[in-house]
Amino acid sequence: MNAIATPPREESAERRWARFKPIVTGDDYVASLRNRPVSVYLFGELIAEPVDHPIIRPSINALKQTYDLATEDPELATAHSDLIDAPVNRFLHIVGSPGDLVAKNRMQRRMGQLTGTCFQRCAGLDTVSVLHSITYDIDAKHGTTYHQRYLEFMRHAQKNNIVLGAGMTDPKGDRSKRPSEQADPDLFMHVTRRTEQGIYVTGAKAHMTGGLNSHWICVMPTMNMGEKDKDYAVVGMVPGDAAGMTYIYGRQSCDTRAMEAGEIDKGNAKFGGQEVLVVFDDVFIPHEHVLMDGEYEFAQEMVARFTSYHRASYVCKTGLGDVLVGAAATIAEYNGADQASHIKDKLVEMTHLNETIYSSAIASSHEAKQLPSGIFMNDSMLANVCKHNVTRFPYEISRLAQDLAGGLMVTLPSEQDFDHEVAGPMLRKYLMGRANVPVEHRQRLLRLIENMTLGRNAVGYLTESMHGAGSPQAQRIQILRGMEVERKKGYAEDLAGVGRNEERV
Ligand SMILES: Cc1cc2nc3c(=O)[nH]c(=O)nc-3n(C[C@H](O)[C@H](O)[C@H](O)COP(=O)(O)OP(=O)(O)OC[C@H]3O[C@@H](n4cnc5c(N)ncnc54)[C@H](O)[C@@H]3O)c2cc1C
Repeated sequence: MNAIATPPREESAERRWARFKPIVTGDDYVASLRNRPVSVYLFGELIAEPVDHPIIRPSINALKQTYDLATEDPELATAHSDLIDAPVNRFLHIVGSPGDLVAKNRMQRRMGQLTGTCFQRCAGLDTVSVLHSITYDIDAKHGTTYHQRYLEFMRHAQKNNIVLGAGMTDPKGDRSKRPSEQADPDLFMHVTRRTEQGIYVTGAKAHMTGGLNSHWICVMPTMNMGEKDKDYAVVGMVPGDAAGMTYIYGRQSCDTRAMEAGEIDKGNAKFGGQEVLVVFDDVFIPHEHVLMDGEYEFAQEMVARFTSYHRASYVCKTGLGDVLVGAAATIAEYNGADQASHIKDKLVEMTHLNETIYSSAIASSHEAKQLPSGIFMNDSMLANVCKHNVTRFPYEISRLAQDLAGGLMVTLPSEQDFDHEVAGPMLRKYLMGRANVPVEHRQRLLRLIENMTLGRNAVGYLTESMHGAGSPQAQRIQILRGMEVERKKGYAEDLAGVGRNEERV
């Protein structure tokens, strides 16, 4: 049981921020996660200190890299904030131009190259972006003060250099029913009561990337809402250690390898992703941190704008793709097959697919348009095309990497067998590839490809690519909405000389 005292349930906004101190380095970030009064369950046990848990730590290392990159390459990973008139980590920057979005995409690709996994800070950044315009637009219609609250929150967030997690996806229960129609009202997050100081929410947020590694979580609606769903149309900022929160850690394929001795079989011993189910039981949000409460007609627009940013953020997978192209080329070299023309051609195909993802993201950022609040937003069509590519191409890139790796990728004996006095010498004799390449190098490359295509980091490279920011059909719906087929029929009719069908238009 965690011995650190939980803050009072109805803690004020001021006291919530007073518990933070500015984070500068990656080490500061890791230190900031220690000794928090959080309830975390993993393998049926309450974890005393998540930071030191071997399954959890690689995910913290990956997020830490967002701080390290800002120190090592400030041009790429920081930006000037007009809000606090100081440089800030780009993962907290309010985008001021299309160039900011392009720079963000470049940083995301670099982060993918450095970690080979999901580094968990993009959804929070995209939340920062969408809230700028949504709070502004709600205020314009309803005379509320959400935008000022948002700006005040962001001043603190930037000064303290916090991690913001995005809690959008509700468990959703019966997919054919609306929030207010569910058998259990808690299957979508909702406001349970309102007091003079703030609101209370109950529900859960599913699949939360880096949820446990975040200092604050933004809870927000996951879909369009009707008038009956008013209490479900809620946006609020909650510190990760607020009273009433429970984290239940998601399993990843081969995650228990992180608890084994040795590091080779882990494939990527240092970095991993993280998803958690976060349960909110009567959690308090002071008014200062409430950014939507009942304005249900903005829920759909909020989700749509969020996805315009977030679906282009899946450009991060091109960094992972770079690692996999490199791993496939290296293993082919170790195997002595690298000069074969089909091997080169497969590497070309992998690169083509990877760069196709990159080009749609970068184009979406270049084509960003300014919204009334002043912030720029990615081109929605191109962002959806980017994410739709991501639901497919990493699978094909993985297939080709497995093709080049050979069967040993899944039949390779354990690191312990390599260390054994009898089995070890046999393995080193029979599992040699090119004579000048140590067998251990071959082992390590094969384990890395296994890790990214079947193991822990396949969660970030494959299934997150499929469902994160919405399953494939969600992009097809947006593409359908934006494809302007009637206008295109007109082009065809003009050129074919059949005249415009005015009735249809
Ligand atoms: C690794 C990973 C990380 C993630 N990180 C985050 C995060 O940080 N924050 C966050 O908020 N979310 C996160 N998500 C959640 C992600 O946005 C959802 O997984 C996605 O929206 C799909 O929802 P679902 O998983 O509930 O699947 P479902 O909604 O159950 O979808 C499964 C299938 O059913 C179809 N379907 C669903 N509903 C209907 C319907 N009404 N009619 C017809 N077909 C339907 C879908 O198209 C899909 O094919 C993450 C997901 C993953 C896998």
